[in-house]
Amino acid sequence: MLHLSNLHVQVGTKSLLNLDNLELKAGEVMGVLGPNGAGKSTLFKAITGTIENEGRVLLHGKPRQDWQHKALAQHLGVLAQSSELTFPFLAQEVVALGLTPLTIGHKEGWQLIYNLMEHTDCRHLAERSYPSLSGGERQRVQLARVLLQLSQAQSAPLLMLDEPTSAQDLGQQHGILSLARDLAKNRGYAVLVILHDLNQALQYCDHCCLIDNGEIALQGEPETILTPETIERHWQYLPEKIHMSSGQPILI
Ligand SMILES: Nc1ncnc2c1ncn2[C@@H]1O[C@H](COP(=O)(O)OP(=O)(O)OP(=O)(O)O)[C@@H](O)[C@H]1O
Repeated sequence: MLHLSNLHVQVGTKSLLNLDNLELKAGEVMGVLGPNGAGKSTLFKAITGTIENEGRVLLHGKPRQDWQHKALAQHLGVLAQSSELTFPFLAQEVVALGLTPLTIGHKEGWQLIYNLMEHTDCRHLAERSYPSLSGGERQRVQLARVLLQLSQAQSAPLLMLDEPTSAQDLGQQHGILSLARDLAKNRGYAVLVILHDLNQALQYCDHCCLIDNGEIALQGEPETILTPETIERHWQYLPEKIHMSSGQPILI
């Protein structure tokens, strides 16, 4: 669904990203991991074209720049780490911004908005002023907006989540990652998610891509690549790895 090849980002003389090959299939959740400053957000910007880059970004086999804007908006959605708004829009109006590329009727559209707000646990905030919401509440409203944007895709959409759990409490963190996994498994979404919590990567990702110093250091199944030795090499911290009775690995 997403295929990246020879992706390079350079600012001045500094190389920020140098990536040979990366593929993400529909129905999969891929975790993008790596220490601070590794190049994870730069990778997201290169995929969306918000930073100048060389290389190929193919969505469903077609170069990103060849997609029509409306079709691209329906197939590529990004949840940023945080989104500020100075206008006092209601939360439901912020979600409705995701309707812009949609062609469905007024009543049906609002029903969809409220359904998605239920899914991201912010339906109760619908009539609150967006600037008055907490960081975690805003993030869930924005997630509903992105999901609305992708809801009319003709083929599997790409959902990109930049640290979606950073502002969330424990229950909400698992709610959001469960939702992302459900969208992949049951709706065929391709999900690319930047995570700092390696236990979340172990629990929710099918594959992981470990970026360090702008390059892919390792990629594969999370259990295979997230060994204590690897973690010490890239994060300078040696965790202990244990397995719960369910078999789920945990890093301490
Ligand atoms: N416009 C720019 N000019 C110069 N350096 C930049 C620019 N944008 C990013 N960088 C640098 O590129 C590197 C990668 O940044 P990036 O934001 O992609 O890291 P990250 O892996 O997302 O980090 P974090 O986990 O801290 O969010 C960092 O060293 C950053 O300082």
